[in-house]
Amino acid sequence: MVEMTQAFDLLDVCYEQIGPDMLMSGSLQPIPDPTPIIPSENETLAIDPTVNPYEPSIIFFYKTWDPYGAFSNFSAHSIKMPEENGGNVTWSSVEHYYQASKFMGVSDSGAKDCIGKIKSAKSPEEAAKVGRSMQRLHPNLVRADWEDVKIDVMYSGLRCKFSSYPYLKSMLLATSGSVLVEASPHDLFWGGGREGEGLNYLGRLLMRLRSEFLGESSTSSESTCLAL
Ligand SMILES: Nc1c(N[C@@H]2O[C@H](COP(=O)(O)O)[C@@H](O)[C@H]2O)[nH]c(=O)[nH]c1=O
Repeated sequence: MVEMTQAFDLLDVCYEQIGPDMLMSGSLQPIPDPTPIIPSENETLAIDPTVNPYEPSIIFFYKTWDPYGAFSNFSAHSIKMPEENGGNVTWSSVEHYYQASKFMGVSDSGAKDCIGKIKSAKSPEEAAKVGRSMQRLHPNLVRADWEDVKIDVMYSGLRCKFSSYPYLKSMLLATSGSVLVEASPHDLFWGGGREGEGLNYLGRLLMRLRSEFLGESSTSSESTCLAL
């Protein structure tokens, strides 16, 4: 006859009569290996088809005080950009530069006033407010090709910003493998929108810049950016 203690390899076996039943207790041997078993990607899908092991991580940024807030155009990183006349101008933030660019190359003193007001704006928020209201109130002062060039303008400002501050470049490179999304709930062009319905052009440009930095040799020139 096989006893229960032989079916289970128990240590420290105890027996206790509980009413008509016999309670048998002890420790199972060997002690199980506590190392977790991580299922492979195929096994994961078989266990739970709703889990996508290939899904990339997403890094959201928006306000400057967020963990990745330095990626925002409103971060207080000045940039020095060349001008058409051969000189150069220091802008207090990418936002200052971007908003002022709306009025560049327009031969109207009103456009030059707009640029001056944006340049002296005390904060990126103020620069955005002035730039947006002037664009709305005086569309004739906005350069005619603005919609065609605004992505390139933004990109040149971003390239300058991330080339000028080594720690920003490192921070951007450290996000490799993640999708970057400007979590603006309102801006469906530069931002990702509330439900991911936005085009996320700012995130896309940062990812493009990240790829370019990764593929770049250390000797590459920063043609549209000047040392601060
Ligand atoms: N980060 C951030 C914003 N997002 C920025 O607004 C800019 C778009 O301006 P416009 O083309 O004139 O509508 C662009 O730089 C985008 O990244 N907007 C905000 O009101 N607050 C903010 O904190």
